[in-house]
Amino acid sequence: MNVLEIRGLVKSFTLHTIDGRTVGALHGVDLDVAAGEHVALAGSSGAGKSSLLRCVYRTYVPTSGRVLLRTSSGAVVDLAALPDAQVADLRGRELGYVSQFLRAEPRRAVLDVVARAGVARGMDPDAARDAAAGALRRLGIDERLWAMHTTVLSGGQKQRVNLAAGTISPPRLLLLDEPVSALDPVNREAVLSMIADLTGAGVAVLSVFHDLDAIERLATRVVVLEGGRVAAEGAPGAVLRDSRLNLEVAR
Ligand SMILES: Nc1ncnc2c1ncn2[C@@H]1O[C@H](COP(=O)(O)OP(=O)(O)OP(=O)(O)O)[C@@H](O)[C@H]1O
Repeated sequence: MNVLEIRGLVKSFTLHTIDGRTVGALHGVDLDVAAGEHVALAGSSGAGKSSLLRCVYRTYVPTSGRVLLRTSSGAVVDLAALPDAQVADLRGRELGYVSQFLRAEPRRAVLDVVARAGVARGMDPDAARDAAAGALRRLGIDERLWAMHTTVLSGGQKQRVNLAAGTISPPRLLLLDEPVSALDPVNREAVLSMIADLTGAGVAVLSVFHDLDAIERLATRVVVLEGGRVAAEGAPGAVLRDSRLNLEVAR
């Protein structure tokens, strides 16, 4: 059963500061992600990978097309057309989005940031704190940092706090935009194995990694975007080794 079905997704931007011209990022993308499937987006810089993730999370409002999410209750909602308040509610309950940047209130403690994500997913506050502690421990965030404000963290620590918050309880659909870009090998390994476990537990994952090794290890399918269109898709090994596609995913 598909958790996500994208049909005819178009996203263009009007550049008001540059004579109002329009830039197209996505030109009619169709894409499905099933429960327990990890679909990695590949393609050269500017191909539309991040824009696609942002349209699904609704950071960007799609220009046209449908972004259908089958929620845990079985209902199907079109994220492209949903009012903002309902999108905010779904983000708390069903969607996890982890980018390389931590978006958190600067004066909030690390443990609190992660626990609040759990409460937004419907956990009671005590359970959320326990789950937050477990997630931070698993991702190698030293307990001495838990009471500190997120602003004092290094880039790699922020990235792991972000992951802990995005995955405190398994979301139905996890969106990952370069989640390991700032990590050293040991922490990268911890994050990759956590993502693999989530897929194993039935989470649908749609990701962007600029790291071929991570894609080969984690993805069940690769979708290659070129110029805002799907250029190829298939099993990671076959797609990534196809030199004709001139992939520039490893930069
Ligand atoms: N907020 C925006 N305003 C204007 N144009 C944008 C915006 N976001 C993306 N674009 C344009 O959309 C196109 C696709 O960009 P996008 O960031 O989705 O590509 P990408 O495949 O993720 O690239 P990269 O691998 O370099 O991150 C580019 O031409 C980009 O300039």
